Amino acid sequence: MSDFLLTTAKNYTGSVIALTSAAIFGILAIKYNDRALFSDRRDDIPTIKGVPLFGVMFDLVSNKLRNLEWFNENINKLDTMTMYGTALGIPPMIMTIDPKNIQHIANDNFSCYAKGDNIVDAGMELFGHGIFVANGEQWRYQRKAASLIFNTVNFRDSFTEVFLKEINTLSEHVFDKNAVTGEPINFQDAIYKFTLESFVNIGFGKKLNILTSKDKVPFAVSFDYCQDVMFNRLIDPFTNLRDKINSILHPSQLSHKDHVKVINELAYSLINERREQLKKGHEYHDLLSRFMSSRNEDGKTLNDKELRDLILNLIIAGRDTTAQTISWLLYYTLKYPSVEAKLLEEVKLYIKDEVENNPPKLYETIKKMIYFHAVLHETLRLDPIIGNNARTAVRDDVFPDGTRVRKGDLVLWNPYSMARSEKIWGPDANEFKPERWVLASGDLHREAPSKWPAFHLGPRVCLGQSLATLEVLVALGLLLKRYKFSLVPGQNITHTASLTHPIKDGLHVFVEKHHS
Ligand code: HEM
Repeated sequence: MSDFLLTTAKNYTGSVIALTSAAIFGILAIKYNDRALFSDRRDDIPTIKGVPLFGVMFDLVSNKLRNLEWFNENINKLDTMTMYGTALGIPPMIMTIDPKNIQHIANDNFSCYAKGDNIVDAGMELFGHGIFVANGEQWRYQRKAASLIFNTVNFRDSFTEVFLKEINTLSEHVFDKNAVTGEPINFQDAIYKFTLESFVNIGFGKKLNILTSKDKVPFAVSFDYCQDVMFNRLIDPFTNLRDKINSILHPSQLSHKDHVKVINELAYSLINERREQLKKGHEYHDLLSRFMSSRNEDGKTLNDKELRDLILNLIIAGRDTTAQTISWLLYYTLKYPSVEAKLLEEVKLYIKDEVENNPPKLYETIKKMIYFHAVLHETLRLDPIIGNNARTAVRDDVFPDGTRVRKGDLVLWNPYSMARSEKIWGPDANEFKPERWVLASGDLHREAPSKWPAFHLGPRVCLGQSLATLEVLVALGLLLKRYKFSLVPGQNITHTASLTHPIKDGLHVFVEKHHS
């Protein structure tokens, strides 16, 4: 065949392929004109309209840093409590703020809603098969082993003592010094160190001694990095590609793999050290020892990888959540002078000098501080640390509000948006009002957790709720007793997008010592 005929035939074939592809693309774009490819239209649920074939994917990616607001804006725009949306690359999403549905997902029909592959895959390097992402028997044995440590005697005696000791170190090495120099301090950063140091101490019997160091510890830097990668993967399908390109363009920077290595080194060193000490006959009653003597879903003792996964999941649970809560609580206290005045009054009334340095007394006293609990609950209402949460439906189901859920759907609920809903909290939903948590009798109002899921509910309710509450109240109770904090003027306090809910640029405060 001559060259001319060959070229003509090739061009012809090329044109046919191009035209056919364009026609297929066109037909698909017409069929899926408002949603992601191969997803179903749901005329029975208010729907966030997307673009042809991609659905709301670009919307999600471009709103990645304001994903809580994106959810809230859409639920308001559609004037609904449950909505639907599709995005290429993730399962169809059913999004709700209806407490009835949340009760159903988290508790009443618990077995129908699991941690899905999207969460497990996104967090594989960091969470492994740990409690946060595990399902079924793998979750059950970890929950049982971890829950053994959260008993009253531990709380009253050892946990309170650790918090007290570490707050004393923080006072002496950080706040006292800043009170003298008058220099402002990033309170959130200081408190991250406090919660990490305390939790590693409580859980694993180890002191990291980070409260006295000025820099961020490499472990915490790597931890933040990996959490960020996980969060991005959940929303943005280009995360892995960007990570690869980044490691080629900036070979000197630590890659995701390097960060995982830093984290693993700490976890494995804790495990190895403990195995050595146990061989020497030392006895421990902390989390690590409990895990070492517990059995996995196959009835075997845990290997190093299983121990590593459990340890890291608990450090994640214990560090950021509590540090961010303490920081938001201080922020609201300083923002509203009337709240600060009432809180101080309660602190002075209850945390007397003889209580301050006596852990069992401090533990008992803290429990009586109703207004403090109210401020904590209100802080976690408006700034829930897990602002967006999700499960995957393992079979077809129907929500109490009538919404049909299909096997494989991603089911999301958003405590951040719930807090701002007048349908749930009434006309003052957006206001910071600790009083809504205090009954006329003066007791604390216990809200249904489906309306206030700050610590979740049902079989997977937060294991550390009491521990976190104790830690927040001990830390801030003592700090407010000792110091007068004030906000550095001009800072813009807002959150940033993350797996949890940090204050974006930290909380910068001036510190003065109270003169009693
Ligand atoms: C104020 C601080 C805290 C808040 C707001 C908080 C909130 C939550 C929430 C919302 C969940 C449910 C997550 C999900 O749906 O998967 C959860 C789970 C969990 N939390 Fe917390 N948490 C806090 C502190 C702690 C602490 C200090 C610990 C200490 C060990 C802890 C341990 C856990 C564990 C182990 C789970 C997983 C439970 C399971 O899946 O069975 N949390 N937490």
